[in-house]
Amino acid sequence: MKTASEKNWDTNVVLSVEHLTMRFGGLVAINDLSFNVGRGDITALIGPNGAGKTTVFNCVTGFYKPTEGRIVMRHGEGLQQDKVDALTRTGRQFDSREKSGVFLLERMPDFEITKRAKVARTFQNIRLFGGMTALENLLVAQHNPLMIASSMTIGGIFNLPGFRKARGEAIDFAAYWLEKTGLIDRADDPAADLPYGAQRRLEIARAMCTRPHLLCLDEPAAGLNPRESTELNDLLQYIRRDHGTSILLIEHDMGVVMEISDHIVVLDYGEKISDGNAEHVKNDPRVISAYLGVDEDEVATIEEIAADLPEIAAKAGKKPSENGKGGKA
Ligand SMILES: Nc1ncnc2c1ncn2[C@@H]1O[C@H](COP(=O)(O)OP(=O)(O)OP(=O)(O)O)[C@@H](O)[C@H]1O
Repeated sequence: MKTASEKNWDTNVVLSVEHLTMRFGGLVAINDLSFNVGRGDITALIGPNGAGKTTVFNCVTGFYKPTEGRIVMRHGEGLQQDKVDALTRTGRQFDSREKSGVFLLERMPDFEITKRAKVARTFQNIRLFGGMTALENLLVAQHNPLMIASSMTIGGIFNLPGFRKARGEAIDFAAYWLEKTGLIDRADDPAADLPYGAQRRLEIARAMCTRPHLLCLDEPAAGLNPRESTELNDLLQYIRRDHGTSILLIEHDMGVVMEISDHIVVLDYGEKISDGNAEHVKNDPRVISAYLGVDEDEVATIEEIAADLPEIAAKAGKKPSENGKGGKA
């Protein structure tokens, strides 16, 4: 049985990033990075601009092939090290014979990562199908089960009973997520006509329609007003609590990060500088130091932290200057 001091991200790991390195020519965007995402946790990946957060997401979701390192996704409990070792040895991509599948994401193409490993993502810049309705966007996300139910087209053309049933279920599931994201009244509106905050929620609903084990969100609170940020917090906590979906998010809004994250991993210049719960990270001098060196548009965030926690700035041996800058050269 787990003791109070044991951390979920050490003992019940849904995703492990192991010695990940990503180079673009001479630029080392990620350097020997390792961290875990606990099953059912909300894990935040934070760091100043250019720290390498989106690059990590792109490696996890198959958009980039890492230069080095291993990324392991687990559907079952426990580390299942024997399966991981066997896959590594034999050069295979995944072992999904049982319910407790293990997947080496760095070897898999992006569409297989969504379909088999059950990792879904949203993007920093919204990428909905603008001309399609909100409902249609959520049906596209269920393309794989619908294609199977249509026996790869023929059942769909003749509208066979198996396909009709699957289509009804897909519409019900889409309606469920439209309801949960407060968009059911806009189901028939083109996605491009929805307000910005609603489009962000629709992206999350679309990702949830793929029934992910891990949901990766790239700056979900960007551009949201305070009320929408609070609603986002509630939605993410609901997804984790009622669906058991683990969440990995990149976020600059420290209000969102500190309030909902179980676990925070901090990057700077492609390296991990801190890893722990909110209390640990807030009190880590390396984190404050890294943030005090960020760009103009990040200053408000730093000032927020510094105002809340003046003792941390003192601990870091640096005082925020008038404009919030200081620290790193
Ligand atoms: N495809 C690419 N080709 C070349 N360099 C890249 C590429 N993608 C990212 N980089 C570089 O890798 C570094 C990390 O970028 P990344 O976008 O991962 O940072 P980030 O932490 O997500 O930044 P932000 O908070 O601004 O979104 C940057 O120096 C960036 O210019």
